[in-house]
Amino acid sequence: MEREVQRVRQAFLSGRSRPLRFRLQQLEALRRMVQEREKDILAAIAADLCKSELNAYSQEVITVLGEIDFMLENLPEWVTAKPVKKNLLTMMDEAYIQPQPLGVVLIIGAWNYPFVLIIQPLIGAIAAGNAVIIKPSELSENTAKIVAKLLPQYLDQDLYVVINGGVEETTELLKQRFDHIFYTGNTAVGKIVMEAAAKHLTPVTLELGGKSPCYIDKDCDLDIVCRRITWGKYMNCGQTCIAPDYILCEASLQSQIVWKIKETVKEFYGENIKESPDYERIINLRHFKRILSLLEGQKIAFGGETDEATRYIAPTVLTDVDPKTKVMQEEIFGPVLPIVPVKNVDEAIDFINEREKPLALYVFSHNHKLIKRMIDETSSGGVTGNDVIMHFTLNSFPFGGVGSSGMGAYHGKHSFDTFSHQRPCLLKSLKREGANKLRYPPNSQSKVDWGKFFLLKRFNKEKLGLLVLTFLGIVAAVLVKAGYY
Ligand SMILES: NC(=O)c1ccc[n+]([C@@H]2O[C@H](COP(=O)([O-])OP(=O)(O)OC[C@H]3O[C@@H](n4cnc5c(N)ncnc54)[C@H](O)[C@@H]3O)[C@@H](O)[C@H]2O)c1
Ligand SMILES: CCCCCCCC=O
Repeated sequence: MEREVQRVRQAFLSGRSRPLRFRLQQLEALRRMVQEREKDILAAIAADLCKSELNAYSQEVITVLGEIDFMLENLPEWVTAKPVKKNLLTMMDEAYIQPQPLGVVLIIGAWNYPFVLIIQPLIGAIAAGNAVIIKPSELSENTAKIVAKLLPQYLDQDLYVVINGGVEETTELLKQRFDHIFYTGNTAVGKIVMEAAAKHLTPVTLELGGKSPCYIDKDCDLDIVCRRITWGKYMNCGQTCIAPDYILCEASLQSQIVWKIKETVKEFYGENIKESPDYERIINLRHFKRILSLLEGQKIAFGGETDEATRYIAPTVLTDVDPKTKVMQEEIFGPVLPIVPVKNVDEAIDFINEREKPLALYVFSHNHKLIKRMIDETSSGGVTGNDVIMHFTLNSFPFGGVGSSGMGAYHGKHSFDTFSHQRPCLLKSLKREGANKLRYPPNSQSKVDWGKFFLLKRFNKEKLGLLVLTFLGIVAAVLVKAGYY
C-alpha cells in the first residue's frame, strides 16, 4: 500500500497533472470512457443494486457527463490567477490568488450510487490538478471492479489509481499520508477517517448521512406532494443519502398522505412491485435485516412485505410513529417512511432542532413565508422547498452536510475549490526600499502614525498633505524626465 501511494506521489511530483491542457485531456478521456464503455458500467451498477440500466443511466451517468462538461467549459477560467484588491502599502505590487492542486487525494466511496459517488469527486480532483487514489466501496463489488479495469485504459495510470478492498485495505490506506481525504459513507466511519487524517493533519471532506426530515404543511396540494415524496423516498429502494427519512405533519393529514402515497406507489411500480424494473433491492442481507428490525412494534399503514432471498422490502409507510422508537433513532436508508404527527410548524421546527443536523430538509407548503421560516430557524446540509432530492442536481450548489451530516462540499466549482489550495501571491519589487523603513526597527510614534494612515486609513491633515506633496513631486519628476518642461 505504502509503495502504491509513493508511486502516485512520484507521479504528482513529476508535475504533469498541473498544466491546464493535461487536465482537460484527462477529463475528455474520462468522458470517452463513460461514453464508450457505457454498457459495461450500467451492467455493473445494475448487478450491484438490481437497478435497471435506464435508471442507472439517469441517476448516475447523466450526472457524471454533466459534471465533466461543466468542468471542461469553466476550468480555463477557474485556473487563472485572480487579482485581489490592494491596500496603500501594496498598491505598487502584484497581488493575486493562484489556485493550486493539493497533491495526492484519497477518495473513498459508498455503495449506494457506486459510480457517481467516486467519479464525481474524481472529476473535481483532476480538474484541480491532483493525483488521486480511489477506494470504491467493497459492497458494490461489480462497479468497483469495472472502475478498476476501465480507468487505467483511459487515464494516466500513475496519477489516477484504483485500490479495491474492504475495511482492512481501507484501514491500511488511511495510515498513509495524503493531502486531502474525500470520504462518502456513514457517520461512524467518518469519525474513523477523520481520526486517521488527523495523524498527518490531512484535511477531510466528509459526505455523511443522517435523518432528513420532510415537513408537510396543511396548506398544500397533497396529490403533488405525495407524488414527489414517493419518487424521492423509494428511488434506489430508499438507499439515497438525501431521501426524505421521515414525515412531520399534523395528525389530521396522516390518512390522506398514506392513501395518496399508496396510490402513487401503484402508479409508479404497478400492482406487482417485485416485477417493476424501477424498484431496486437492498444491497445485502445485513442491511435487509437491519431495516426489518426497524419495523418491529410499528403500525404499518401499507407495505411491509419482504422477501429475504431477493432482499426485497416493499415500499412501506408507518403511522403515528413514536419518536423514541428505533426507526426514529437511526438513518433508515431503506424503503420505510415513518409519519410522526406534530401539532404545528413550531413543534416541527423544535423537533428538527432537537436532533442532529440532517443532510437535507424538505418543506412542502403553498405558504412561501412558512418555507422561509423553516429555512431560517433550522439547519441542514441543503434544502429543497416543495420537492425532494432536486438540490443535488444543481451543480452551482455546494453539496455537503453540516454537523454530523458532514463537512466540506463538492459539485461543480465547489469541487474545484475543495481540491485546490487558494494560494495568496504577493510580488514586490526590490526597489522602493525607502517605503519599507516604516516597518523596520527601531519603531517610533511617527512610524505607527504612518502605519495607521496606510493600513487603517486614519487620515490626519498633516500626513495627507505630505502624501499629496510627494505625489505631486513624483508627477513633476516624471513630466520633466519625459521632456515636457
Ligand atoms: N453525503 C453523501 O453524499 C452520501 C452519499 C451516499 C451515502 N451517504 C451515506 O453513507 C451511508 C451509507 O454508506 P455506508 O457507510 O453503508 O457505505 P460503505 O459500507 O460502502 O462504506 C463507505 C466506505 O467506507 C469504508 N469503510 C467501511 N468501514 C470502514 C472502517 N471501519 N474503516 C475504514 N473504512 C471503512 C468502505 O470500504 C467504503 O469504501 C449512509 O449514511 C448515507 O447517508 C452519504
Ligand atoms: C438523481 C438522483 C441522484 C441522487 C444521488 C444521491 C447521492 C447520495 O446518496
